[in-house]
Amino acid sequence: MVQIASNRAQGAAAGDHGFVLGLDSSTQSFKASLLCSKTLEPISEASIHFDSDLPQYGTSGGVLVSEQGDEVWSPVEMIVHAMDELLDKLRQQRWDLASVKAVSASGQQHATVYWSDASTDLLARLDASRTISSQLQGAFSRSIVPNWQDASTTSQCDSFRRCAFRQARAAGLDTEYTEEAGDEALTRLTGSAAHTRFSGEQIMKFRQRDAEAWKGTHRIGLVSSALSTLLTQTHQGIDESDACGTNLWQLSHRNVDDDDEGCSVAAAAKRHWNVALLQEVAGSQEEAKRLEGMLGEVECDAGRVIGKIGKWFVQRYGFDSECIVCPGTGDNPATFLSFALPPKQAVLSLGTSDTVLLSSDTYNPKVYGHTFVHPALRETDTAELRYMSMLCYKNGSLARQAIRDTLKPPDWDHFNKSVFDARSAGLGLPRRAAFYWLRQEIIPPGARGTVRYELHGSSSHYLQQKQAWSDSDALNILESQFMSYRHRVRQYLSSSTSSNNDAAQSDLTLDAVYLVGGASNNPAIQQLVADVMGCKVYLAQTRGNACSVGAAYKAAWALSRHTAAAASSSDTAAAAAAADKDAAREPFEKFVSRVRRGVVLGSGGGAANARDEQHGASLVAQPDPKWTKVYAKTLDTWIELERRAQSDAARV
Ligand SMILES: Nc1ncnc2c1ncn2[C@@H]1O[C@H](COP(=O)(O)OP(=O)(O)O)[C@@H](O)[C@H]1O
Ligand SMILES: O=C(CO)[C@@H](O)[C@H](O)COP(=O)(O)O
Repeated sequence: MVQIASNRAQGAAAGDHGFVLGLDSSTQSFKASLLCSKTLEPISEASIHFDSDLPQYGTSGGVLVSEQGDEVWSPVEMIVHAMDELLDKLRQQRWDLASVKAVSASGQQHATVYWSDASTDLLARLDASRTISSQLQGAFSRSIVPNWQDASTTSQCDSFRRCAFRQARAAGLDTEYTEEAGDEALTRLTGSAAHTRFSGEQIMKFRQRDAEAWKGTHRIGLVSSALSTLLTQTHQGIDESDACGTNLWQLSHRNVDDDDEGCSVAAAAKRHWNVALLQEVAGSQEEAKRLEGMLGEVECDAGRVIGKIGKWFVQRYGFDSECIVCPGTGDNPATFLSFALPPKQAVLSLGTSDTVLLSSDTYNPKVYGHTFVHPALRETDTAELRYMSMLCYKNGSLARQAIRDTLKPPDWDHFNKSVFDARSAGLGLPRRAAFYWLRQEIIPPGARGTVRYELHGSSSHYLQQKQAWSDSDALNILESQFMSYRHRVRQYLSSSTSSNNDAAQSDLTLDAVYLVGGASNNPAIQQLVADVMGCKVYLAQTRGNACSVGAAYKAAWALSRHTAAAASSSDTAAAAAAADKDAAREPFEKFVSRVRRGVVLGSGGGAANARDEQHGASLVAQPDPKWTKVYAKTLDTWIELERRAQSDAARV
């Protein structure tokens, strides 16, 4: 469990400085983290689990799935209802909401929320004697939020590729259209290839399927901006990092791959909605203009104050009317902000999806990954854009869970024992390899099915197996997942390695991986990550709540900037002179490390310093050289096998 301060300590901290609050609506739950604004120490956390706390919506893993399995969504009302339940829980647990000075939110990425024409009024007039969900029934023009696991927009993805390719052709690209060429053009333009879960494709499907509801749509947000809208009771724009998950936000003007290295800062400096793609989605020039209005102004300063908390929150739950709100962001960007990642370190988020997050100074997008603008950019950062690179896998926790459920008893302890027993018995790599794409995978794109192989020396000598392996599936799934992360991370590291010398090229493993998310506390997973990826593994103190903690850090940063700006524009000359003008412009990482350094020095320094390097992360696994060697030696064979497995899986 995360160490949480006692209620008495809460009171003491609040007396001096107050709190910051981070909210997170991810796939399976809605969470809250309360932190001391001065030290960023976690004080309390709470959550509402969609399946078990709100069973009336009938979700499994937080979602509903169509009969064909390709459409995946959750009811928008469930998310709002979860916020009601969570706030009630905070009140019951006596959280000191009156001392919250700033709030920010995080939400599952790509998932779109459709507000009706009536929403503006309904939001403004919320009655504090009633729940928010009971008053917003008419506020949405679409009753569902398409989930990031949705795979039903393949035709819209095709339109996106073709549109990006036409733009590249107009800019001088001289090749014929192929799906790959379309994806490359879209990746250069927006940081990602066409993905079924991306918001632009989902919005296009909505417009094509439901013309009436489209007409009645006033605003379109993402889950993160929808939470900011609820918090301020006023429509809010999408945060730029989260806008990168729409396939509509143009990051680069370089349509043609005329230069092998990362895009220059100047070329990437001007970012905006891509007009041709908006038109593709909206169906006409006129509707494209309306769509741009529906999406609203993108928030390019992640630490800006977008408003004060709404009256409903003040009157019903006792929030301070001066409490500020800063833009919400995606759950992965928020997780990323709960760390300060140096090169060659990564965050591995093991939530519903598995995601690998890396920091980057250059725009060097890859078709199999995603490049997002750094989630804590300030508006003034135009000369030094930074990015977050991400690999996202759909078959993360739910696929591991499906293997666990085939075991007797179906629990994690048994799963973990099976992993180590199978490895001791030699039932993993290099003898056995398997791929578990239970839902259509993102990496490799479109892979679907389960295939198992017995290997005899190399990938060209293998035997495909028909039966499940009750004695080794638990090991095989972990090896297969983490080999993929190692392989793709190596490609990212290799493109950021300027030197071609052998030492640099052979050193393409990470130095450290920080684990967060529901599965991060699992010792078998921790050890296998260390062995396969060949690096030290740390467990973040915020492991279960990294998204809401990252959101709270952002709120604290906005608060610090806001307080400093207010002091420097004070009417009193003395106060204005004493104000720390730099704090009003302080970059996010500087702010976090200044605050955390203060905490560590104040609490004795020394050993605490090492522990606090990554906000209290603790070393939980080191690579075992015996196994790391096996995995390193098998990597090329495994890569070739993964290629075959995609076509074999399609035939099964
Ligand atoms: N001990 C464990 N070992 C492996 N996986 C676990 C363990 N405990 C929980 N999980 C997984 O964590 C997942 C939920 O993680 P969480 O980060 O809360 O998801 P999200 O943020 O996407 O809603 C579940 O699907 C579950 O399979
Ligand atoms: O689609 C993506 C990222 O592109 C997913 O990572 C979602 O953002 C959901 O995250 P979790 O609920 O698994 O944290």
